[in-house]
Amino acid sequence: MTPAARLAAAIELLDEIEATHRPADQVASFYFKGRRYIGSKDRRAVAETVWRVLRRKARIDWWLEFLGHPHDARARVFADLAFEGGELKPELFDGAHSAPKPGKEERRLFDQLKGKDIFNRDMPTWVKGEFPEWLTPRLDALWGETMLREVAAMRDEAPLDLRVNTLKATREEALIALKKEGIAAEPCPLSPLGLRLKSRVALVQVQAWRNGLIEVQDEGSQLVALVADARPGMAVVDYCAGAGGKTLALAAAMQNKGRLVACDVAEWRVDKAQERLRRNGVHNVTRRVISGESDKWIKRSAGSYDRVLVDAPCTGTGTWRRNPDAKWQLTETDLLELVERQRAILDSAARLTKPGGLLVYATCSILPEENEKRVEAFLADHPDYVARPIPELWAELAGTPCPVAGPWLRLSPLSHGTDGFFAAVMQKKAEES
Ligand SMILES: C[S@@+](CC[C@H](N)C(=O)[O-])C[C@H]1O[C@@H](n2cnc3c(N)ncnc32)[C@H](O)[C@@H]1O
Repeated sequence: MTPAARLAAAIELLDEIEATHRPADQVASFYFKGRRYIGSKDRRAVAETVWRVLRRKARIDWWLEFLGHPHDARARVFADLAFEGGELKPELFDGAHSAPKPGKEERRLFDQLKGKDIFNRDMPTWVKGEFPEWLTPRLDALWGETMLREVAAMRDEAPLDLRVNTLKATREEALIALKKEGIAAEPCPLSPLGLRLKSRVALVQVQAWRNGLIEVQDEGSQLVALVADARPGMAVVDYCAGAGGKTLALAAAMQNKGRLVACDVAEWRVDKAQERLRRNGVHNVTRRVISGESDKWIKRSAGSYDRVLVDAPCTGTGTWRRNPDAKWQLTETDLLELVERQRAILDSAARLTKPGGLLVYATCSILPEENEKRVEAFLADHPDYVARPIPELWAELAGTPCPVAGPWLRLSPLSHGTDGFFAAVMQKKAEES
């Protein structure tokens, strides 16, 4: 691709992302699939520009507003280039329909921004922190003085974390297999099964991934699966299993022994798990599509499971490093609806736990309404459950330094280098004899 074609593609892709409610990575993957002629190097270059613009969108838009310039994808890309210290070189514009030469206003915008710091002290906190304005009081209450540092860590790109599939390899063996393929990785600090890659790779081309030795999973997500404490021979439910990210980790912890049910209301998600289960050599999983909280299977299976993991649908506010666009579509109404759904889902799943068994509630959200408050309300309504504080369980489960002092697993990019995650372990009291 010529430099002009790359720039035009970045603008076009940003336009497509803006025009839909679908996640940016899905839009990008569709965009590139329809343009097979774009090679991998060009694809990377286009995506790099697009993701950099998405990560700085609020600050770029603040400047565009300040300078009285329309907020369109082309203006955002021009602003990005100016902040990056680039030049409006003639080869960036070949004069074709998709890459016209910059007009007078565009040149003026570029000259005004060139060499400027993208931060301006007059920017409100939500612009500096790149989060929706309506979340300000919530994040302020959560983090107070460290709020800007917390959200700054959520702006950066996340590393690529892998979980070693202990059904096929030890962490040492996986490290060696990756090294043989020229891939440098290092052990994650908190997850005993985690590896962090030093640079991004296309895993589909990596033999260790194709052979199921490793799976992509953020270190925080690995820790959530770990605190569920699934063991060989147990009966376990992954209640909101989706495409099986945590199911795979649970199956490995169970050494493929026992019964693991992966359920979800979305059939297409459960279907997506199949290929991953096969690649990972997992064969103790039953996939089950449920109709919702009134599904008869839940009633029939009441009190039969040693472990119930509820990885609830949530705002995803802990994953902004990966999905910098999603936050702009999130509304307060969405949050309130999700909190109500989380209540219903947790109440429903709790019926499945055996006396003495564990119920783990988790989200990839940082918001207390979806996390601590949800769990505290649940415990108040369910006197047959008690909290099992994470620090008491950690040494046996992970053997690494416990990342939290309080009862719940609350992780953030700033404090733990993981995505934002929350998990609470609760135990159903054993029946009195
Ligand atoms: C956070 S995602 C799960 C991610 C998955 N556990 C993983 O680790 O890859 C939440 C899942 O909850 C599912 N879900 C939504 N409403 C549900 C309900 N009422 N009952 C069960 N699952 C539900 C969604 O389809 C989605 O797959």
